[in-house]
Amino acid sequence: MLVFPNAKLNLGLYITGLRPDGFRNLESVFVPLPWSDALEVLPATSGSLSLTGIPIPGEPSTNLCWRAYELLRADFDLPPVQMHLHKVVPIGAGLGGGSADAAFALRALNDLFDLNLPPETLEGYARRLGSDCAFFIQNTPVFAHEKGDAFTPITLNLTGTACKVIYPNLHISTAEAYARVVPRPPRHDLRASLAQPMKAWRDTVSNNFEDALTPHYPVLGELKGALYAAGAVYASLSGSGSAVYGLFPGQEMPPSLPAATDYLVWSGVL
Ligand SMILES: C[C@](O)(CO)[C@H](O)COP(=O)(O)OP(=O)(O)OC[C@H]1O[C@@H](n2ccc(N)nc2=O)[C@H](O)[C@@H]1O
Ligand SMILES: Nc1ncnc2c1ncn2[C@@H]1O[C@H](COP(=O)(O)OP(=O)(O)OP(=O)(O)O)[C@@H](O)[C@H]1O
Repeated sequence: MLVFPNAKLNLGLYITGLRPDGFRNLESVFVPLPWSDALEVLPATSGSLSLTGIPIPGEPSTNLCWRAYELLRADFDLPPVQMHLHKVVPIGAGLGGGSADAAFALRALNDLFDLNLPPETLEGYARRLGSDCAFFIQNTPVFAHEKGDAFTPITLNLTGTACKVIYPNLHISTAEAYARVVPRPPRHDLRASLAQPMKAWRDTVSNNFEDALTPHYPVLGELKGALYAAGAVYASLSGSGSAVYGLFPGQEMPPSLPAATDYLVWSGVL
């Protein structure tokens, strides 16, 4: 079975409080971004995970795809599997790439071995692998809250919107990024702000990580400025960075932008 774990973008991200478990409560809107890895899962006589594409730090046994398999194998009688992951989505980018791999592995195993687990049960397994993972089980735009793993449906449709995402070859660890932000209540109600025309978002929709990280990584501010200068109606850091995106509604494709050769760029429509 071949699946294509896609990335996500965060539209607004407010870190609202510290939780008793040491994690933070947040409010954000997650939307799928069609920048994808490729993951193959096959029944086999012995278990293995092979990797190509962007190198992933850590042993294959710690890879989130493999951890997803081990999580299900602890509860179900699964045969060995052969997995192959071709990594395309940059790591430490705030695009949820590793989380998507984990969630798509759960979904693929559920389908391949007829486990018939409903989405709510798969979300429960996904939450155990990371805060971002559960989103990718249903993979539709949602308002996310609590640890970023509790969802409320949202009527936001960005389908067909031209978008450019730039990863400035800078790995920002999620834990490091969280440590730099002081939680506080959001200045604006996120869902009410996103219900306004997109041209208003620049003043009302923000990502708390952006303010905390830009002084340490000025390239983030430079990229956002370049996207606005190129005509973006809204531009922001995604998640905990370092990827920065711009939205260009009404255009067939985003404009081309000069970028350093070691940057990774995705251009397309949502
Ligand atoms: C920044 C976001 O991408 C926004 O969507 C996510 O919150 C990150 O989710 P993730 O990469 O799945 O993060 P996890 O693997 O669950 O946690 C990594 C680390 O980030 C911090 N963390 C994460 C999520 C959260 N709600 N509060 C936190 O404080 C914790 O220090 C944790 O040890
Ligand atoms: N399949 C995978 N893809 C990416 N990273 C993985 C994977 N499996 C395990 N990891 C580990 O997770 C770490 C990346 O997590 P990190 O949260 O920084 O980035 P991310 O997956 O790109 O998502 P985000 O930055 O949006 O949270 C890597 O350092 C790596 O050790």
